[in-house]
Amino acid sequence: MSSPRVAIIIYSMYGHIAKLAMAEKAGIEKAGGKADILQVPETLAKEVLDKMNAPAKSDFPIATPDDLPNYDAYLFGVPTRYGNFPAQWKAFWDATGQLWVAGSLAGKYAGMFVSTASLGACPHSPITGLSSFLSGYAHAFDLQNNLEEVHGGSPWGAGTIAGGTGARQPSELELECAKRQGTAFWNIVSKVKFD
Ligand SMILES: Cc1cc2nc3c(=O)[nH]c(=O)nc-3n(C[C@H](O)[C@H](O)[C@H](O)COP(=O)(O)O)c2cc1C
Repeated sequence: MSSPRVAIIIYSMYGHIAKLAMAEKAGIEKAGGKADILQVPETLAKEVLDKMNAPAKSDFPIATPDDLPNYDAYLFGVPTRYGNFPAQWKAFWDATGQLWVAGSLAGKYAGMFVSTASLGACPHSPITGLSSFLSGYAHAFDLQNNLEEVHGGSPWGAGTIAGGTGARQPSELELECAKRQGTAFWNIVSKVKFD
């Protein structure tokens, strides 16, 4: 089995995430793996960055959407902005439409590390980031976008709508979504080596 190709993809304005990224890479190497560190493009003008007292950027290569399919797994380093992703990070994801529509990143592995000013934002930040990592559409885009009939389910996974009395039963469409989720789930977990 070949070694997984890992990318550590970051945005860092003041360098905290960049430092964590190097520690993440060192940890991967200590465990026998390899990883590339890439950074998403800056979107703020230099004069804005100067006013924000941002130091010069680290010289990690700039990530493009085309880089993503070349890796099997990603660690995303994201500093908090108002409890959420920075716009730089969102701009990067919003440029990945071709990958999204083709489901090119489905089945990849992802982890996240964060930097926040305050203690409370630490767990909140990965949670708000989760929606960008969903790949449910890759397997059931046609079903979930069916507007001809009412149905449950979303990119987070299959779902059914039971109705207020519970009288409604899962529809054929909802059962097919669940079946496809089961197949996709098995295709991933069956590759994992369990002790
Ligand atoms: C516009 C802006 C909004 C921010 N919002 C939050 C926030 O809601 N919660 C928080 O804990 N830190 C917040 N921060 C602090 C950043 O998370 C902090 O600067 C960042 O983690 C440092 O990481 P870096 O050095 O890699 O850029 C904010 C910073 C900026 C510039």
